[in-house]
Amino acid sequence: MIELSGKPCSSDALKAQLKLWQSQGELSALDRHFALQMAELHSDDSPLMLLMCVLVSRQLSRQHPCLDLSALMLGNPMGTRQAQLRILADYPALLGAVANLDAVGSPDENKPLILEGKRLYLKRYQGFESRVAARLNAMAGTELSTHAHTAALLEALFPVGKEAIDWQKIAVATAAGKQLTVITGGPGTGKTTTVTKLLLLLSLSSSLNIRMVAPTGKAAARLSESIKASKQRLTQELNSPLISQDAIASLPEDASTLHRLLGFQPGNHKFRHHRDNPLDLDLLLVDEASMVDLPMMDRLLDALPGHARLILLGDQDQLASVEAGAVLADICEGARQGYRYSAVQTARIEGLTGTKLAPRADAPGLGDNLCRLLHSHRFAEDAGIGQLAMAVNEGDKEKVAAVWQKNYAELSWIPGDNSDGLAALVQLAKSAYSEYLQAMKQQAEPKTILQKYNEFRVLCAMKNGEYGVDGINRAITAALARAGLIEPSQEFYAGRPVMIQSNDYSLGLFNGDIGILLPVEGDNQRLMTHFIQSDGQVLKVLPARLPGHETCYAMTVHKSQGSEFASVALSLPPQPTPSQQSLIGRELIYTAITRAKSKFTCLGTEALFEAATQRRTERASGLADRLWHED
Ligand SMILES: Nc1ncnc2c1ncn2[C@@H]1O[C@H](COP(=O)(O)OP(=O)(O)OP(=O)(O)O)[C@@H](O)[C@H]1O
Repeated sequence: MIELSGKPCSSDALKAQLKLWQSQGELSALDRHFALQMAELHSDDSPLMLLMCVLVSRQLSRQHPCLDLSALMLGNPMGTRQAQLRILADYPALLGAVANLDAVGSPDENKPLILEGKRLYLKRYQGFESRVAARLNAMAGTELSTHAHTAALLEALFPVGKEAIDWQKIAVATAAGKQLTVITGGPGTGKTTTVTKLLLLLSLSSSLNIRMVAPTGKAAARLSESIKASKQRLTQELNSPLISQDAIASLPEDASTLHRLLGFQPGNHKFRHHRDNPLDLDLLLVDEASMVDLPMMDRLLDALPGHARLILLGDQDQLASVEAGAVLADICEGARQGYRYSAVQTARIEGLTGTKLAPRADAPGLGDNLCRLLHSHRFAEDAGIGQLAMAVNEGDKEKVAAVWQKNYAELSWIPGDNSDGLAALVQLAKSAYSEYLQAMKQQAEPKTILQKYNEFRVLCAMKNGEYGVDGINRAITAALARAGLIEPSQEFYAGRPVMIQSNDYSLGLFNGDIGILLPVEGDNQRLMTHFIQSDGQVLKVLPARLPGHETCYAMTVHKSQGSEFASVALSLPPQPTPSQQSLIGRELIYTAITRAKSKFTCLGTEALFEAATQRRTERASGLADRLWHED
């Protein structure tokens, strides 16, 4: 059934070819060894067995929880530059042959590989996906009773708005009676404002143990800040006898990381909370839900007590999680074209808000639980960053080009066709970072220095190479040294920003936390690394005690999720390799643009920018089907 270079493929020939592909960088050592081990374990080293194992493992390293056999290129299933390998069968025959492999079983069998419909999974991942789907479906269908005065409270929470349809109000009305609510929207669309009002409405009807989390420490700190700001605004804006100032004040504002909530035990990589020791809470709010991967969502749902409400907040258009799955995007998949409320739900919304919506679904899937906020209150409708983000998100290249042509002051383009572009980016970074370094020289407060540093960031599409994090960090370090702003002759020097790369629970430092090495007051020779924590306090850590870390003048777009900067400069490589190019898609560009509050600069080529906006990252996953099409 498998042919290699025009001849029937033997096991030995395929093993030799896998080795060759590994040496050529077409295949990782992990994928090859996984296949060889599985073959040995099942005493089956047939070419089909080896190939399926290699492909499923490679899918996982590319963040796809499964392999969709119907989408496999039979003429070049490995997708190598030269199509040496071919599957000589049509899709139904392939499906039958895969189902017959000893290592492959159906979901209720105890086999390492599971074939479910057209999808081949590692058993673990099929388990994650089916459990997540089952729990979300069950929660989605669970109605909860609402406060007798919900309509009046909604009226008080949303004094007549300017918008024809107030989607924030509809979101709160929708969520009021549901165990599961998903609120998505781009930056500044009012997700936090909406959820604060929702929490207020719910806590007015019963006393709830509310917990708030985000996937990273940085995102948790931002959530905390946003909720605080939102509470403050409500205190000033709301003026109704139905809502007391005390009720607003008593809303929680502390947020933690998901790992911390679940009680991650670093020693044994287990979590303290699970089905047999569930979390003690009545309502869980998860912000930046697009960053939550499939295994984590499974753990979270497993630890959630049966009665608890779950609210997921996020931006479905952002980059998906660093690990397998695209849970939020899959949850939102069925409502990409707009809301999908059933007749029951539109009637309920009308009863609570007076807004009449046309029902759009007979079998709504998760439609009745989804709320999408579209109007950005942060970016003026006609401002450049918002326009560019929207055009990129729509994948509309004419619109993207038109936005650039309008020459908005907020948007700058540095042509990346020659080395002048890179030099211009480094120059921009040098002048932006000189602000915090000057403040350090003037012995400003550490908090002020950190705030100034956080005004600007270079974001890179990738980690390696001249245009990646490593190269740009080196170039900026050299430029700042030449300008006399830093003295990087030693590893630890005053002014060096660092990003933490692993969690250290004893120090309270988490993967992605960013700090700066600063001289200790009164002793210029001693350095401490300063971090701003979620409560606004500054944490000081001896440089020698830092867990794994790297310099952070530039960081990847992936790592920037959950953060915002006044000004962002994005670096795209001028000549990406095909595999690099496949990683630079619409979500990456959109995420980078939406990290910027008032200025976005892009170093790149128009061809790459355009190609990237055309490419939507699809993750092979059965979750959307399970949530939207299955019973
Ligand atoms: N309905 C509204 N009318 C006017 N301003 C609003 C409205 N909703 C939110 N805002 C303002 O828009 C800004 C962003 O709101 P909010 O923080 O709730 O959005 P968000 O979607 O959570 O943003 P982020 O993407 O930063 O998390 C805030 O300054 C808020 O006051």
